[in-house]
Amino acid sequence: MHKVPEQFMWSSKALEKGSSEKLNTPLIDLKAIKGDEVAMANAAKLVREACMKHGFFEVTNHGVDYDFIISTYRQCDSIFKLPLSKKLSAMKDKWGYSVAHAEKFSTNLPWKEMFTYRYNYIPASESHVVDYFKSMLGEEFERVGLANQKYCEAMKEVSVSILELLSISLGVDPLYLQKYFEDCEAIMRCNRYPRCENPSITLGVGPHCDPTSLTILHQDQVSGLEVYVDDKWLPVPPRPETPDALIINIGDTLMAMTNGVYKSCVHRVLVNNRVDRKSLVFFLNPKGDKTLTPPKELLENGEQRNYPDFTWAQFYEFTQEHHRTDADTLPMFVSWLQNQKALPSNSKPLWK
Ligand SMILES: C=C1C[C@]23C[C@H]1CC[C@H]2[C@]1(C)CCC[C@@](C)(C(=O)O)[C@H]1[C@@H]3C(=O)O
Ligand SMILES: O=C(O)CCC(=O)C(=O)O
Ligand SMILES: [Fe+2]
Repeated sequence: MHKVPEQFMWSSKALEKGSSEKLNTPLIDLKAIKGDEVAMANAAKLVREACMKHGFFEVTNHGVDYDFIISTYRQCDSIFKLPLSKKLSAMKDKWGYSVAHAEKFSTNLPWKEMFTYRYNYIPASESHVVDYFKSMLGEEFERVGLANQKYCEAMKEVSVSILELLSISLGVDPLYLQKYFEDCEAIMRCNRYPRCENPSITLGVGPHCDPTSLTILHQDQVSGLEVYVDDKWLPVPPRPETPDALIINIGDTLMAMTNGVYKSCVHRVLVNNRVDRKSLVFFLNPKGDKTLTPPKELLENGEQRNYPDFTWAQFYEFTQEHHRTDADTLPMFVSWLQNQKALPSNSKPLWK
């Protein structure tokens, strides 16, 4: 059995055995509820219960063809199949290709390779994704870039329906969240988790909360995603009967925007010794300079504020420059922010 290098080994706490009981994620048929007030209200109730408990639910019949999703995986495969030297050259300023985040971490390395890029919503749906792929990988990757650009546009479309459902479930104007995220700054990531000879000592992704606002995840038919709820790791298994299902989860930023009413939950990814696992993850964020604050409806009964106002730009910088994203990123960010505010504005930051 080939030895997993030391750097990929995780703590026994992170590797705690998972439960056989699966996470209760309501599956919402977006087509069935469109234009049907009663069905929409019922769906909003299911979403509210799930988001108040663990922040995960799933959607199907969302308008993105399953054939197109599969073809996007195939396009991303052509990146992962490149020689390592070519893949390693396709990284700039921490964007593009990474294997195990070896470019920024030296311990607790995740057992994965990934390709990460930005998708900023520009109404004219510019070719910024295609241009990025060609600049990082070469002209011959135009087709891969086109598929990814189309996939991001599709995810932006799906996010509009999901944000309407979330707004209704929160009791705010149905258009509130989609207006807020109209000029979104998304992060798109194609993940490949190679099969591992010794899967019990490493992780595809360590325990963490997504710092982002809303995650729209498609997982292939290989299990591995688990969510930490009531002190147990509960799997979110693939759904063979609805393989187009997208897993939606609330991130730290949206949890703060709901003043903590909706939960951003710790989750992780296990690897296995049989097959690779792949996922396509679209992380929705607001425009970086927008002040994140709860809607007035969530504060009208004198609720105390559980989080300070902040911007996504501030939080993202914190995850990249000051704290490795894990289960405690948001509380660590809040204290860092308060410390920043306490410092006289002309003083040097503590960490430099
Ligand atoms: C803002 C982000 C930081 C990460 C990418 C996006 C949203 C999810 C974050 C991440 C995937 C959570 C697990 C740890 C992480 C380091 C990773 O494994 O990639 C996180 C990303 C990051 O910091 O690059
Ligand atoms: O690949 C998955 O199933 C989840 C990945 C994840 O949680 C992340 O990248 O934040
Ligand atoms: Fe995540």
